[in-house]
Amino acid sequence: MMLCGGSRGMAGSIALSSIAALHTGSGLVSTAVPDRCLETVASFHPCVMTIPLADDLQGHFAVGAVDELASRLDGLDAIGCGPGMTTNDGSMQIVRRLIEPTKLARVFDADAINCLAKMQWAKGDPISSSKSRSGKSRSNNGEANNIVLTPHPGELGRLAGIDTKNRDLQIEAAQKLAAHHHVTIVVKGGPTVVVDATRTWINSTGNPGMATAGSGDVLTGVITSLMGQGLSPWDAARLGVWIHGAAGDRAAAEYGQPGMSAYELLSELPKVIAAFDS
Ligand SMILES: NC(=O)C1=CN([C@@H]2O[C@H](COP(=O)(O)OP(=O)(O)OC[C@H]3O[C@@H](n4cnc5c(N)ncnc54)[C@H](OP(=O)(O)O)[C@@H]3O)[C@@H](O)[C@H]2O)[C@@H](O)CC1
Ligand SMILES: Nc1ncnc2c1ncn2[C@@H]1O[C@H](COP(=O)(O)OP(=O)(O)O)[C@@H](O)[C@H]1O
Ligand SMILES: [Mg+2]
Repeated sequence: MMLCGGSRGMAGSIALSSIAALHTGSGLVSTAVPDRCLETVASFHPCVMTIPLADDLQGHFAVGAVDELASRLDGLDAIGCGPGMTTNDGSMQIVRRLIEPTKLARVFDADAINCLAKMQWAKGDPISSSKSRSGKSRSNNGEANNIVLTPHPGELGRLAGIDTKNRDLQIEAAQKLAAHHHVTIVVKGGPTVVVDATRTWINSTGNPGMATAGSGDVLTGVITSLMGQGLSPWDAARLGVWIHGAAGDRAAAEYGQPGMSAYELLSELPKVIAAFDS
């Protein structure tokens, strides 16, 4: 599986996603980052493999970085995109490429969602009736696309063009968007709600201590990892959110909600999964 994101100053975000994927069953994690961030991202964990993509002087993806990424998508089981990426032109190209119709399992988070918002994707034609790269129309007759979006309320607001703190309205907007594009949407919060075209599910794990920088980046890695292991978007999103919240509850028990950070979630993830077997 692959993760794609990061930039100079936000290298930690995509490192957190990558390590979370390693700790949730993905044996091989490749992380595509702007070249100037490679050593930083690689140095967080020796088992993460890094792929340098073309960057600009600020350490953001360069225009054209998408070509190298696209050349590595064949045979891939899943890709998670967005943490720490910014919404510059190079990132926009990457998101435009990844949102095209394909069977590849994809997770869009953070700046990938902000890129989708910038290109007004929510209002666009449903993915299922878009043209493929060959120009042929690819209707999937309402079948779910292999896509999970993981917005926090601010990102959902940008994406869906709503400006509200009202939770019911946020979920309603996500349900409409999920039905329009046949995707699964994780509406983050306390509690997190997962929706797809026809279903709504409310998570039972997690705590306010998880409102800490990088916590969502960990979730991106977990859900991408589960999709890479063959789970459907709906199952990967629900199981991923549940495991992530349970790791947060373990971290809160050990460190306290004020003191826990997203970093502690990483070491709790395997313990949550190991508990399934005992
Ligand atoms: N270590 C790293 O490298 C890290 C890097 N990171 C990277 O930083 C980049 C910016 O991402 P970001 O989420 O910090 O900023 P942004 O999208 O402007 O959101 C703020 C806006 O959304 C709202 N809002 C947010 N959460 C909300 C909630 N739970 N519930 C309700 N509202 C909420 C909030 O509204 P407010 O509550 O302030 O009214 C505000 O308007 C991105 O690339 C990310 O990946 C991070 O992943 C951290 C670790
Ligand atoms: N009060 C809360 N209860 C449970 N989980 C929460 C609460 N507040 C935030 N979270 C979780 O913390 C994570 C924050 O994600 P996000 O906003 O993307 O953070 P970041 O971008 O800093 O990684 C989400 O999974 C969200 O559901
Ligand atoms: Mg986030």
